[in-house]
Amino acid sequence: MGGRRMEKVEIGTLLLENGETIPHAELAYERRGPMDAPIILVCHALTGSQYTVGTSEEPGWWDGLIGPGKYIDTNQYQVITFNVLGSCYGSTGPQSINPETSRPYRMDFPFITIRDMVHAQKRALLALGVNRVKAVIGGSLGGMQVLEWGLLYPNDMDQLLLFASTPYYSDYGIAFNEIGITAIENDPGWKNGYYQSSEDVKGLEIARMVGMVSYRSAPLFESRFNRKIAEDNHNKFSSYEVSSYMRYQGKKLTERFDANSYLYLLRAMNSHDIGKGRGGWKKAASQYKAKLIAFGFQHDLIFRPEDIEAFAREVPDSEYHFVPTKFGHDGFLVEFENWGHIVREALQEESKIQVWG
Ligand SMILES: CC(=O)SCCNC(=O)CCNC(=O)[C@H](O)C(C)(C)COP(=O)(O)OP(=O)(O)OC[C@H]1O[C@@H](n2cnc3c(N)ncnc32)[C@H](O)[C@@H]1OP(=O)(O)O
Ligand SMILES: N[C@@H](CCO)C(=O)O
Repeated sequence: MGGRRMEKVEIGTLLLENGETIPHAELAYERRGPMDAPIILVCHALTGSQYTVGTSEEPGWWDGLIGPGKYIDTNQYQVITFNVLGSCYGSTGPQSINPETSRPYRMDFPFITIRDMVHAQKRALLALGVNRVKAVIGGSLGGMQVLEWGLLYPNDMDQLLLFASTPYYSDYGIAFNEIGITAIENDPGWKNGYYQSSEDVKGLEIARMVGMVSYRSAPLFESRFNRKIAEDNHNKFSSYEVSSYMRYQGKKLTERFDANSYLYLLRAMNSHDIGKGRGGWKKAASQYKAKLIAFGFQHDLIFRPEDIEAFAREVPDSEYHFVPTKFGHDGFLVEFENWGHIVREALQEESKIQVWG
């Protein structure tokens, strides 16, 4: 994504949920579409970025859904995406300079939560002169932010569009994250966070591999690889196409993502629970004022569709849509032709009727 101009907004000193502060915090962002159009705030997932919409030179990570003439039409809506606090695409995170030491924070960066991310985005929106948006939308970690947006700032939006995300992160999801965290922290190449380059952190490759297993499904892998033997054999024990694919995906992430940010974001995901301090998730669910349009994806192991549906039923004004797919959790990043129209229509109309699909 290197060719794009990076915009940043300063948000001053940020007070975190745990009482610590981040001085001189800033969020990188991208703003696309007409300045006077209704605003859609997009919250990105774990390894995503502010580069949601494509340009003539580079794709965006949600290109299939958002752009000129797309399901979310950037001729009709203005789309704003912030890189989340703690990430590595320009927002304040472990790679940023700690003003106290004049060196990068690395693992001295404070623990951050989904609520901290949302408070930071609220401050950033105000700094950009935006008081209210039409909709907040996101999947996975982005969906966690959507859910907190609707509770922390309930009057700031008409709609919440939630993809592949639940009111609290599942134990099964935390378990996958723990494998990733352990792989990184036990890698001598990680050097307690003082590595030269994430490409030296083999633990990040392993973390991504296990992540990929949890983001996809057995039916997808079987239909795609079917026990095919790989031509570029790594060693006598790793000869399958799926093995080669996993290694490729692991390596590819280390070329674009910071290992310390990955640790902080996994831990932020683990902390997600809308019920914390609000009397449990069901009570919290009853407090939403905006309309919720929720999507669950078939075969999603870590954000189960049935849990998303059960949550949506507790939200006063809500819709739930089940999307059949072999992709599992990553279904919100693909096959837009199957569900993009629901998004387009949801943005066009508001109703108080619960719809279940
Ligand atoms: C939610 C977010 O915010 S994500 C944002 C940041 N992430 C991104 O921008 C990437 C988002 N993209 C993705 O997550 C995926 O590409 C998806 C979900 C959109 C599509 O998934 P898929 O169609 O399964 O493609 P996926 O990326 O998993 O695999 C294709 C890649 O694997 C490679 N590959 C496929 N089979 C093999 C194999 N047997 N051995 C080695 N490599 C292989 C392909 O060459 C391709 O490489 P490339 O990415 O360099 O072009
Ligand atoms: N494909 C997603 C998985 C987590 O939702 C990402 O890389 O962010």
